[in-house]
Amino acid sequence: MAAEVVGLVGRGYSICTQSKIGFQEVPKPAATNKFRCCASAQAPACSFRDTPSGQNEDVGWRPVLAASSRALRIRYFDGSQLRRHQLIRAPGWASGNFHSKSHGRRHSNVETLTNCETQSVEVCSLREAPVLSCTGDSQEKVDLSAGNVQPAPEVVPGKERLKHKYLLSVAALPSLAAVLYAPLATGDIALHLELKVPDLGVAIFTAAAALVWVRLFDELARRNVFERKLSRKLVHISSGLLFMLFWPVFSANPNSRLYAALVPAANLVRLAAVGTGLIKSEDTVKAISREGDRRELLGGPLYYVIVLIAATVCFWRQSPIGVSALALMCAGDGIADIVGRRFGKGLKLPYNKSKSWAGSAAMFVTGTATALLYVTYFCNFGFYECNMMHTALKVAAIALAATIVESLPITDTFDDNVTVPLTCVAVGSLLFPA
Ligand SMILES: Nc1ccn([C@@H]2O[C@H](COP(=O)(O)OP(=O)(O)OP(=O)(O)O)[C@@H](O)[C@H]2O)c(=O)n1
Ligand SMILES: C/C(=C\CO)CCC[C@H](C)CCC[C@H](C)CCCC(C)C
Repeated sequence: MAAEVVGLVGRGYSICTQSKIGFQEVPKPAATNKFRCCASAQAPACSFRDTPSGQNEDVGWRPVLAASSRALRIRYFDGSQLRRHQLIRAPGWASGNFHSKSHGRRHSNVETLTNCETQSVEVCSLREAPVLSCTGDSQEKVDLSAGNVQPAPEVVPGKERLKHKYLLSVAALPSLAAVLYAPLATGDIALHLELKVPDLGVAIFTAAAALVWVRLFDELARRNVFERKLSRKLVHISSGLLFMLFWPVFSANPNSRLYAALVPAANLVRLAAVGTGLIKSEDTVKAISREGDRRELLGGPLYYVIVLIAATVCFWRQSPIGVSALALMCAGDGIADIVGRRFGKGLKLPYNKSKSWAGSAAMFVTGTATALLYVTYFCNFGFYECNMMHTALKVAAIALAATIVESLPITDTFDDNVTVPLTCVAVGSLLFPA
């Protein structure tokens, strides 16, 4: 099992594991960004790259040699681009040029701190303290046992804040859906019959709402409100679900679906433009990528909007199949990730150690509930008839199939944003024949 060496840094901190080094970003750094380097005696795999001050030459990754190495890598920026990585190690800490794009401050130049006897280092923002420093006074000894993870006490309040935000945002989404759903689901407000707004107008309005939504997450990402992975998942969960809420506003004209599809189509173009580098948008990349690489937008997010387009054009609001597929892809798959990461550390699936029972159970329950909510929503508008008991069973069967497929160890080859909706369509077509 990989022993974790965890260092918590202010802006841009790192997690080293025995086998790889990954990054996570601190969502909202404290005014003074402290971190403590925690080490594992078994962390020889953490490596570092020498990046001498002022030079860009890549001298390659080198292993940290000593078994007692305390390794911590800082990710830092030069301008808006991630340029170099720097490892901090002890004894003889090396510190890096640490630049926070979001705060527009460039931190001090590379320093090498020697003869530092403690295993802690503080990173302060430029305003508070211009250099990385090694402090000897307030530090506790770090236990070097393998796999030991010791978050710095200073970081705990920040973590707590994050936890609250995390829970609040997860709770906010169903609440928002419930508030919108309650009046609309009565069926009295048949917007598509009453409003008589041209479909193009509705599409433009929805596209504007989508833009506001996407920009909101860009802004939140810019301010580091959410951790990158959480931000991505919140966009993933909310976008498709909110989009479907707008469907009843379109007219009864069979072509209205094409106007509706213009909304994800516009987002497809934007994603492609940002993903290929045609348009530069660091904040969009930050809001919806896993690792901060713009090319990631050409994977999962692009498939996601393609599925939105396909479900809109092929199924629209006339069938529970497309609705279920989107509910499972957005809510089900999204919640599986959030719950799985949070509560799924212990009980992994026997056939896929990177997924958990907690994640899959959450996907099944949330996916079924969300799909049913939306099916009822469209039923109440009179888009199709449904016997709720039968429909509930069929939707649960679709959700079960999608959950099983999502849990399979095929994620490296096939994206969940493709496999989950395809499974829903396959099973749904059997259960809800035209
Ligand atoms: N049934 C599931 C699904 C997901 N997870 C957790 O969620 C993480 C992400 O899963 P997944 O969405 O499959 O990963 P990616 O494909 O990397 O992420 P994305 O969907 O954002 O592309 C997993 O590592 C696991 O911790 C889980 O525990 N159980
Ligand atoms: C991060 C995503 C998937 C990774 O699994 C989702 C990317 C979503 C797109 C950036 C934005 C899609 C917007 C929708 C087409 C419309 C939303 C409409 C609404 C009114 C908010």
